Amino acid sequence: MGDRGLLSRAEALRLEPPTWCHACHALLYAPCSGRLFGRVPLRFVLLMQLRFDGRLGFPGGIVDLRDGSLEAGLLRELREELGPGATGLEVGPEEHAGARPGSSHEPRPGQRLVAHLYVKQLQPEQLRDIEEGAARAPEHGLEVLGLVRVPLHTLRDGSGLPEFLQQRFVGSARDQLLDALHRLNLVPGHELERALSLARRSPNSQCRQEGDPGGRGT
Ligand SMILES: O=c1[nH]cnc2c1ncn2[C@@H]1O[C@H](COP(=O)(O)OP(=O)(O)O)[C@@H](O)[C@H]1O
Repeated sequence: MGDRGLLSRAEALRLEPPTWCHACHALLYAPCSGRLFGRVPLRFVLLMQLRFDGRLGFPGGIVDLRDGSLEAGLLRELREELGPGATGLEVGPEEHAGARPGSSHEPRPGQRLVAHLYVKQLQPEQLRDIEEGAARAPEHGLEVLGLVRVPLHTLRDGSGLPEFLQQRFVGSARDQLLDALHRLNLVPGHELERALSLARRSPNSQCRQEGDPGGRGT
């Protein structure tokens, strides 16, 4: 077992059905040269989605290992949720960024979930194609209500990423997001610390309720 209780792909695959159920989700991101208000560098575009249940998560879903590999199952889910822009998308074992066993979410009685996250950097045009095609995806308007870009900046009034972190997230999606921001350095360490601290201090904060380790070192 690695950092922060994350399992490698091989370790996670030892958790077998029917006791364990595997879900695979993908964090897709691309560099971005834009500036908000002409001055705040955006640096990256990173996608999450608003789900049917009103929560935020990453595209993906439960994978039946009897139908093939984790990655084949993930790609099937991505095509359903992201539509034509995801047709040429490839995701391989090298993009596996860790798996979290035993979240409080149990998809079926008696089963425990292991949540895999894949992280994939795209070209800006590929990411734009995915955004443009998402409204034509089979699941659009059903299980998926829309893709959203995660604000990675923190403005002077504390809005941006700190506000975003106070949304409701499904399962371990919020921890997956924070781990990826930290590991890929998509937000510089001191800015991430500040965003987390502002999010925790907010009166609306749910940061301590779901999976936030409080003293997180990011
Ligand atoms: O982005 C995510 N990160 C981690 N876990 C998630 C995410 N989205 C959903 N889950 C969890 O994965 C399981 C499957 O949910 P999802 O709705 O994605 O798949 P499904 O459409 O195949 O049922 C649920 O237990 C849910 O709590």
